[in-house]
Amino acid sequence: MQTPTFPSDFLWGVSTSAFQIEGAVDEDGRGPSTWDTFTATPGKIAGGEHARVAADHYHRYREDVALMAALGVGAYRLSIAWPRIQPDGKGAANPAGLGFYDRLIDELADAGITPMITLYHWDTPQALEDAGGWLSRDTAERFGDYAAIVGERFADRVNLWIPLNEPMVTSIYGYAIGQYAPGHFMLLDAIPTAHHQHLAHGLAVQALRAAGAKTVGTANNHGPIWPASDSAADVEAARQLDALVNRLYADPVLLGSYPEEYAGHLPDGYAADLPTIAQPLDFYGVNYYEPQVAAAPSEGNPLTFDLRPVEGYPMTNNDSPIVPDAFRELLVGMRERYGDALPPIHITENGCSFPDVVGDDGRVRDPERVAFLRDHLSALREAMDAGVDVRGYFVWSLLDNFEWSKGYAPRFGLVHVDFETQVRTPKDSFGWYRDVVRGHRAR
Ligand SMILES: O=C(O)[C@H](O)[C@@H](O)[C@H](O)[C@H](O)CO
Repeated sequence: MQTPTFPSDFLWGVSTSAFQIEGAVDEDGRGPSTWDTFTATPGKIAGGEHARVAADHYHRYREDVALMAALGVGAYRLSIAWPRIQPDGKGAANPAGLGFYDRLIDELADAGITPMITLYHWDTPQALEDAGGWLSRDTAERFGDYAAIVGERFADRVNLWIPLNEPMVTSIYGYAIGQYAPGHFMLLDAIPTAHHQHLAHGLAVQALRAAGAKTVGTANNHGPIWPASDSAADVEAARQLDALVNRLYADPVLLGSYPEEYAGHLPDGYAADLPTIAQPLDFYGVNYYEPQVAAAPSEGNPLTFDLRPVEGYPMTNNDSPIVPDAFRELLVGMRERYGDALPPIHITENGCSFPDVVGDDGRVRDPERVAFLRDHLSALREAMDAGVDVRGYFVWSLLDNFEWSKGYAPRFGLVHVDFETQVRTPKDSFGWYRDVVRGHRAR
């Protein structure tokens, strides 16, 4: 299958996050985060693994920037670790923490790579979590302060900004079902954490704009929700799940309203915050991995839907079904639902994991990843041909890294990392993506 073509000004990139690659968790004044606490809790992470070293990016960032230069990407989406900047989540900035990102941003500038900065990719300062975390409105206020500090320091050198990565995952996996930090099992009582993250988003957009930030967006995880059958009960269950994982995160930011299905779980007085939340954005970031299937809730299930496996598709080793056409379906569906309220889109994450190994000849053969990327780019092209305004695509991820509660087994990188020796080995997909990127940028 031919690789589709994209406009010459299309933005090609790769994505990572601080906690998943940096390591150096106790260096230069960094404070503990909820994920440091969570990984240190027995039984939370596969194999008892942790991210104290991860891909040691904190010390090897020059090498990693050189890899991105070799890839030819125009942009790099990274996250800044809040606990490096404000070890307790409040008060004066930690100069050594800002210093690291100074060096990294300069290194990227020298390589002609545009940084896209995510201010928060789940590593909440533990001191704020001890005070309630995202259940507390105060955390949103603190986040606004943090955004102002980082904006004032870097907005002159950084054009692309994202306040929060996937608030849905923090709310559902972190507070509702306890699979991620901070590990609370609150089910629908976790919904106020969604509102406080939306408020944090709005306050951060205001702080970034005040600091001179030019281009501000989001990065939300989205996927189509399919009913298990066309029965009315299954269709209703799919609608309920769509409201919980998609619309509860897009509607407030894009429409300034909440889906009525879950409005009853929002904190009192939430409506007064909607004007702050629904700040105009320059782009909407979509992280896409897979569709989901919902069925009518079984006996005793307190929720309004059962989750069902997505059958009939190849799977990654992270238990994700590979469904490129669902990517097109998602994007076309978002354009239909949000119309002119939807700014241009950046695909801020898309990728897959496989048990990649370095062969005796030093090569890492990953034909499944090449096929995955090619087929998802084709689906993306189809969505654009159908009128969806997409301006860029970022592969998750540049490097193999710490995949949260799954540890290091799911390898998402275009670059293989030996976590014993920290040796980086570009995979075949690295070469494939380089040729796609260079092929477009040469035009
Ligand atoms: O989308 C996410 O869940 C996160 O943004 C990433 O941190 C993950 O590592 C990636 O998606 C692979 O699961």
